[in-house]
Amino acid sequence: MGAGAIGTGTVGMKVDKVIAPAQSILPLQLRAVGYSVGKTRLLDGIDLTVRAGKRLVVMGPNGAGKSLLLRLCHGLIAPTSGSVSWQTQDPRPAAQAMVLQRPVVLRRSVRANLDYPLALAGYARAARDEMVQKTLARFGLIALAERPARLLSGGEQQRLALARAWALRPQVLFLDEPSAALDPSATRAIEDLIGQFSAEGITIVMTSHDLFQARRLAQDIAFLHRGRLIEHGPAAQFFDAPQTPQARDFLGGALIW
Ligand SMILES: Nc1ncnc2c1ncn2[C@@H]1O[C@H](COP(=O)(O)OP(=O)(O)OP(=O)(O)O)[C@@H](O)[C@H]1O
Repeated sequence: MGAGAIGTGTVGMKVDKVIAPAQSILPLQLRAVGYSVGKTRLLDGIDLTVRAGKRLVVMGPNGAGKSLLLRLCHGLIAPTSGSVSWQTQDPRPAAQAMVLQRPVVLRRSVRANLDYPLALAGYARAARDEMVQKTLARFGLIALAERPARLLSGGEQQRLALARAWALRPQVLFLDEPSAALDPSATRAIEDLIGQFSAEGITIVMTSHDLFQARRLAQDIAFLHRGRLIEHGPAAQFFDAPQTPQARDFLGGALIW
């Protein structure tokens, strides 16, 4: 299983889950976050607050650091300077999940792909069976339930990855280019799901290099350039009146990296 494909904060718990009223893990605060590999500074001086209930789209040219930023937020990598903190003591709370650009599915049936992380999270068999069935129905996957997940189309695999993340009841979903390799109808289906998650109160933090998609989905924009966060604010403001020359060039199609 790809570590980033699902929320893994509860991996290893063997107890049956008792569902307590969820305490909000948001806002997520990044303070002066930097990330270096060797002497190369890939992210630098990032101050960002992710507030509950918003759809935040992280934009920027290729190599700007969008995926790294999401990985840092989710806890897949640790900052080499600065801090990433949630509203809980837990540095990597379970109520957040990430779906990677190329979804990682297990070499098992669709049903088993949904069941496995719930088992890891400590849910008992009966509860899991019910949750899996509800999730299959919710995501239009009933007809595919017994099919090996690796045989699904790209769009179906992405839908399964989203279903698997959703089944874990996250408060926050990190989505890295969720429709990068999909055709227009599969992209539409994924965007519809993102809109529904948002309407259910799930905070969305996603990357996209697609300006049209960002216009459709974003409430807030974080714009990265060469590892620095140079704009962050309401989407309408970003698109109508970008503050930096880099964002203006990017929106005009002139800034490639
Ligand atoms: N482990 C690593 N070691 C060295 N360089 C890395 C590492 N991970 C990422 N990078 C570099 O950091 C930069 C930012 O990478 P990242 O994947 O976050 O970019 P991105 O904004 O998501 O780009 P794209 O739009 O092309 O997907 C890139 O130049 C990448 O090559």
